[in-house]
This record gives sequence, C-alpha cells and structure tokens, in this order.
Amino acid sequence: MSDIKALQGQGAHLLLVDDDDDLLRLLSMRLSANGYRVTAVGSAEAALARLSIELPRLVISDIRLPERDGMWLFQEIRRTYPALPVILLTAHGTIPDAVEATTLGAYAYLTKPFDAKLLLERIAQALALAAPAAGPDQRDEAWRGAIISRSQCMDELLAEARLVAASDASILIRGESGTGKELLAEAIHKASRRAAAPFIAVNCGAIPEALLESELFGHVKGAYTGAVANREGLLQAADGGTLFLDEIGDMPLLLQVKLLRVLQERVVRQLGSDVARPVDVRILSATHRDLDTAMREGQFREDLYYRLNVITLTLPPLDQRREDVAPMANQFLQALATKYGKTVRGFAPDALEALTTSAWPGNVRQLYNVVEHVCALATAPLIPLSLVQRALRVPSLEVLSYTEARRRFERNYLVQLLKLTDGNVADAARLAERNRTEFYRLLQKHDLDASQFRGDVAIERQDETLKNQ
Ligand SMILES: Nc1ncnc2c1ncn2[C@@H]1O[C@H](COP(=O)(O)OP(=O)(O)OP(=O)(O)O)[C@@H](O)[C@H]1O
Repeated sequence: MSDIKALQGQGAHLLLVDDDDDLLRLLSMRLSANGYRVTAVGSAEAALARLSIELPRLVISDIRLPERDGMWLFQEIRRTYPALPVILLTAHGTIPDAVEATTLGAYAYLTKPFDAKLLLERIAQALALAAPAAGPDQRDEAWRGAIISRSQCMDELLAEARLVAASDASILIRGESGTGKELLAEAIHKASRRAAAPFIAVNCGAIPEALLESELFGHVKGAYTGAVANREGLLQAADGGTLFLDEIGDMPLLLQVKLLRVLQERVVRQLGSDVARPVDVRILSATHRDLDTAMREGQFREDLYYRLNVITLTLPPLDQRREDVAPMANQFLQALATKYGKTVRGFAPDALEALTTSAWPGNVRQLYNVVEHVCALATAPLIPLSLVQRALRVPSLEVLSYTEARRRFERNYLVQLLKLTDGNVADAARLAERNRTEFYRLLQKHDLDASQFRGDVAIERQDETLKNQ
C-alpha cells in the first residue's frame, strides 16, 4: 500500500466525466487537493474531444450521461487508447453494465453514492498498474531507450545512471540475469558524449577463450592457424564509443591481464603484432556473479576490478519493483500484438494482478517470455487470467515454431563455425563433419557468405549477420 500512497497526486492528469455539475465540482476539488491535475467535462463527446487534444493518465466517467453514455465512451477508449485505464461510476440501475465493463477491461466501478476515500484508493491502484504515460514529460527521455520504469528504486537508479553517463568513468553494472543490464549499458552510452560513436556489446561468457581474445584484440594474418587475413578487434571497432563487456566475471585470467593493459596504456595490439594502436574506448561491464568472491578465490584480478568498478550501479530484481510489472507487461503486449498481427487490447484486471503478484526469478526476460506466450495463444481481445496462469507454469519458453527454432540454431551454428575458422569453408566443413559441397549448400540456405568472415571487414558484417538472425 505504501507505494500506492507514494503515487498519489504527483500532478497525474485525470479526466473526469459527469453531467452532474455539483458532483463534478466537488470531485474536482477533492482530487486536486490530493495532488491530481483534473480536467472535468459534462459529456462523452466532450471527453473524446478532450482525449484527442491531451491524453490523461486515467479517465473517471459516470455511466449515465446525456446523449452517448459512459459505456459508449468506455468502448471508444478501449478501441483508440487501449492502455488508458477507466474507472466507471454507476447508479443502481446501471450496475450490470458496469460489471460487464470490468470484464471488458475497465479498471473498476464504484456505485453511487461512493466514499471519496475509496475512489482515491482505486485511482492510485489503477495508476500503479497502468502503462506509463506517453506525455510530453518524457520527451527528454530518449536516452533511456526501451527502459520502462515506474518504481522509485528504478527511477533513482536511472537518475544516477544519467548523471554518471556524462563522466567517462568505467561502470560496473550488477544485477541478476534478465534485470536489464545490457539495456542500461546502452542507455548510459546514449546519454554520454560518445552517443554518436559505436556501442558494442560482447558476452564474455558465451565465447570460447581463444576466440574471445581474437574478437577483442583482433589479429594479423598468420597470428595463428586459421588467421588468414588481418582482422580488427572489437576494442578498435568501438573506438570513440563504448564497449560493453557482459559477464565480465567469466573472462579468463590471461585476458584480464591484457584488458588491464589496454585500460592503463590506452593502446591495443592485435594478436601477432607489436604495433600499438591508440584506442579511446569507455568500458562498461556487467556481472551477475559475486566478483568479491571471485577475487578472493583468485579468479578475478583485483587491479582490473578497481579499474572497471569506478562506479557501481545495481539493478534490483524485478520482485523488488513490482510496480514495474504491469506497465512492462502492457507495453510488451502492445509490441507483441503488432508482431503477431493480433488484435489484443490488454489484460483482464485479474490477469494483470496475477502477473503483478507472481514471483519472477528470471526477472524482466521471464516476464517478456510469459507475455509473448499469452499473446501467441490469445484468442480474445482481452487476455484472461486462465491464460496467464497457464503461461506462468512454463515461464522460460520462447515462443518459436519448431522450424524457426531449428533454423536459428542451424544458422547460429554455421556463424560460429565460420568465425572460428575465419571464414575458411574447408576447415568449417571438416569441423562439421560434412563435405564441402554439402556445407556450401547449408551456407546458401542460410544466406551466409563465408568471405564476410575474413579480414578487416568481418566484424561489421558479422554484426549485421547476427542482427538478421
Ligand atoms: N526496464 C526494462 N524495460 C523494458 N524492457 C526491459 C527492461 N529491463 C529489461 N528489459 C528487457 O528484458 C530482457 C533482458 O534484458 P537484458 O538482456 O538487458 O538483461 P541482462 O541483465 O543483461 O541479462 P543477462 O544477465 O542474462 O545478460 C531484454 O529483452 C530487455 O529488453
């Protein structure tokens, strides 16, 4: 309840619709006294006209109105502004309508005469559950990209991130898997003076040691078997910009030493070369591992730790910021509905409630998977509780057809082989235990060109290739 209280007022804009002037005046006063900004209108038509000028955070409407009634207004809102919460006010005669409206997605209804305290409570709850306002207040927020936040702890973290983005300091982002570490790193880059230069992310835990060294530092032709041409490393490719080293705790010790030298000397030497090339790159790194323990156990170098960890930002687990769940779920649903070509409008209130109260050990990534799951299976405009409950039982499934899952696996496998062999088809075919003709056919099927994995151009091309997967 305390976060609901904290949300009260704060200038949130409400649209109030009632043809009873006295009630309109009284309610406006009461809501304004509680910190809300109120627009009051006397008819459904006037409300719609108002909505086209400025979108409030919430609509409170009487059902009985002259001309078009509150049910008509509610349906218009559902059609045009599906994420906008609505609370209906009803007299006894219109209770069945109000009940129907809540099954169609109205946040709540209150029966007249109602207690103003109850209305304030419902408003605060609806605002806490609703998608974030897309109002002018957020115009200055482009740097944060896709980051959604409604919770105080995230807002504070983002404010801090924005502040430290301006400096060139190395930042270590801590947080459980799926909490948004990479998204935050990208936002920091966008808020920094380096925004126009590249942002390159590398997952140190996902690449074999030998390949990681070559990926980061590059190599010259002949540096090792398979290095058939010069190749620029990611440190060089990120020159002027930001390199994000995800899962830094998984970086092998030998590479830690080399990375430390780059940070100290600000130069990079390609594998097999003594030539020091100057590099200006900001390092952001992330880990879900406890680096203090890794240091104690001799698996992480203390000197590198202090270099990377000038500033620490810690992303809280999703379970510690439940206010973020509903706006995230709503936003993910809108995006996924477009992706799947579905006319899904939103979650039933109890379905949203179930998402908000569920445990999220896999954090935002898990929430995204669950929303994707329900969206793919949705057969009605409003996602019912039963579907959410079903999806929560298999939370980590990424919804892909068997054919698509197989295609992605195959393509990724071929890309990794080509990277490992520096685009040498004979070597790659040998590792795959396929003859060359067959291997070429596989490359063709996945629209892959082995020559893109050779030489200096390889990195940009591979990035494009991976993006197209
Ligand atoms: N605050 C947020 N708003 C919107 N989407 C988010 C938010 N946080 C995370 N996501 C989404 O959740 C998914 C996981 O985020 P991300 O990859 O940044 O997490 P991570 O902490 O880097 O995970 P890992 O430790 O597994 O690498 C991504 O699809 C990301 O877009």
